[in-house]
Amino acid sequence: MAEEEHLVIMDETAIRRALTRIAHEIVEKNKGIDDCVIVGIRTRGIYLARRVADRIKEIEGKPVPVSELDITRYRDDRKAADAADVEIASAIGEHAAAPFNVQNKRVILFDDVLYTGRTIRAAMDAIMDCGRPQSIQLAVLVDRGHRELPIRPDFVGKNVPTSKQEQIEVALSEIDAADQVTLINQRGQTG
Ligand SMILES: O=P(O)(O)OC[C@H]1O[C@H](OP(=O)(O)OP(=O)(O)O)[C@H](O)[C@@H]1O
Ligand SMILES: O=c1cc[nH]c(=O)[nH]1
Repeated sequence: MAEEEHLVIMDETAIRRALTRIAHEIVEKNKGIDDCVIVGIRTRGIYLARRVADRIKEIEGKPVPVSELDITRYRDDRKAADAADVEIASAIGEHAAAPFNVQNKRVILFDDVLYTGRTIRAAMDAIMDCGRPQSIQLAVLVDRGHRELPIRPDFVGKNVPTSKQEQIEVALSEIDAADQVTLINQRGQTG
């Protein structure tokens, strides 16, 4: 059986600091948060989006809407016939943005890991099917490279150069044991 090497590259403190920085960068880039909506991509992008929205509320003194997006049916490895069946749901709690509305909004997509870019391509298709946003920006906790599409993030928690054999695993306390980002390598594999 192949042995795996696990290296913790972000702990709870590092994740917290990265999200605080991203919150400030979002406010700065958008000169406030008017017309902004943060859209978290399932699964862990949703929790990151909520956390950043909490930081932004502390910074700006007003809430920014958060919604969540399930792009499963927009993936390019699914049948085209499924594409119309996208699920877009408003988030619960104080960040609720119901109904989901992207028309003329500055949409800030949030995901945990950016790799090939295919998830983000699917998310942009889903957003565009809901209306015409003023802009779409992208925030990710980890950019591990190896893009297969011309997509680049506007806000990055940490750039992690990886080989294709490696994996990035993001754990968040909302659904996992703790906050942690781990680089996983099959021992002996390179490239
Ligand atoms: O840039 P890409 O090549 O599309 O890869 C990045 C995506 O892969 C992971 O999602 P996954 O499909 O594993 O689902 P999960 O978030 O529910 O774990 C991750 O959460 C990103 O959404
Ligand atoms: O390493 C990777 C690649 C895609 N998605 C992840 O969550 N990790």
